[in-house]
Amino acid sequence: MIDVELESVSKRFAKSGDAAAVDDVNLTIGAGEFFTLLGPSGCGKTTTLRMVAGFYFPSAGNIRFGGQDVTRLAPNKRDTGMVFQNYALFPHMTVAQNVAYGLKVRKVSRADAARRVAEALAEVHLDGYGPRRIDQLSGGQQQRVALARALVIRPRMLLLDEPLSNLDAKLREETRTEIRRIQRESGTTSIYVTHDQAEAMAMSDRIAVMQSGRVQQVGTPREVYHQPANAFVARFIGRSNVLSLPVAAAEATRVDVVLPSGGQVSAGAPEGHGLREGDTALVSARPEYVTLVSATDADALRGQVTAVEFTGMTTHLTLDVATRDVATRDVATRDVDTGGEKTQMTVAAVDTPERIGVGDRVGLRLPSAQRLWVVRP
Ligand SMILES: Nc1ncnc2c1ncn2[C@@H]1O[C@H](COP(=O)(O)OP(=O)(O)OP(=O)(O)O)[C@@H](O)[C@H]1O
Repeated sequence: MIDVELESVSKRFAKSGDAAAVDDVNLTIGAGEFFTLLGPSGCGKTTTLRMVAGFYFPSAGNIRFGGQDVTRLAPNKRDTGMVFQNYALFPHMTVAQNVAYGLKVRKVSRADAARRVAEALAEVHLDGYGPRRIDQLSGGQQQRVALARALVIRPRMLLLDEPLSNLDAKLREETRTEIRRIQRESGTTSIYVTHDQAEAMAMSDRIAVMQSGRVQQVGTPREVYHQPANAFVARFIGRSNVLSLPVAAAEATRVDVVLPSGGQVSAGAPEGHGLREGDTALVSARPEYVTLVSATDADALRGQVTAVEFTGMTTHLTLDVATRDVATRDVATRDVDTGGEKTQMTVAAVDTPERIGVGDRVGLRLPSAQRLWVVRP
């Protein structure tokens, strides 16, 4: 069931000239879904969320909740709970008073309010914290109070704007797990704004990746990771190797590309890709799906290691790789830096041989069509 609908929504600010902060955004969000707006700073995600909340009205387009038009409805008539980056708690009130605030405004009876506040605090694992002052809590606890305050009014929708940005790395991971648990338990439709792709991947049912006010792709974490729509999404979500290679043959959902060695590999492709033999395709391969092979392997790309980073779990190799090399010399003696075109690639491997170091020449085997994907420019 569709809960939230944005139809051709745009927002232009008077001061910012011609550029739209949000440009023709179409989204549908299901009931109970945890939906994330993800993108770099300035891409328009906060503006989009604020239009859903009612703090800004769109310059064009419509917003519907459960089929009902709310495009120009005041924020307090929309029944949404908000959680912000800076908590926005009242520092002079206790935890319980903060959580109870929305109930007081709604004229819920004192006894009912006390019960619901206790329930909400239990839900965010802060039982017994009611009498404490806000400044006696850690950042993570304060953010959980903010979440309890948003949830206690039983909103039809939860809107969260970078709620974890002020927390340190470890607390951020713990709190994101907590937020998702609480959201699952309450079943509240949620829209979450972040610029952190790992957070988006870990938490979301679906993600809308935004750039320059436009939605670049909407999909599950697995879809945006393994089937990025374009080079921006491929590079913004995790690391990716985006290579430019000639097309040997093209079918509806598969494109065969030619390696500099003359060998071919098949890449998965979205329907309607429009590529034909002789075109140049952009293919994306995640670093952990590229494998190291012998430098003399005829079906491999040839690269030279420029950096080695051991991260504990994996070793990241950065390499200069020949991606266009028309030389006809023997593969084994062909040198990466003797002409042709070079592309920087990264490989992440769990068990890279320790002897591999900067300057070494290696072969790189691209993944099969399951994990090699054609992207739009
Ligand atoms: N009130 C405003 N007046 C004028 N321009 C604005 C206003 N709010 C946002 N903008 C502009 O709109 C664009 C989108 O901003 P927005 O805050 O939505 O981006 P964002 O993706 O949330 O970025 P961040 O992660 O930095 O908050 C930016 O270019 C920004 O400068």
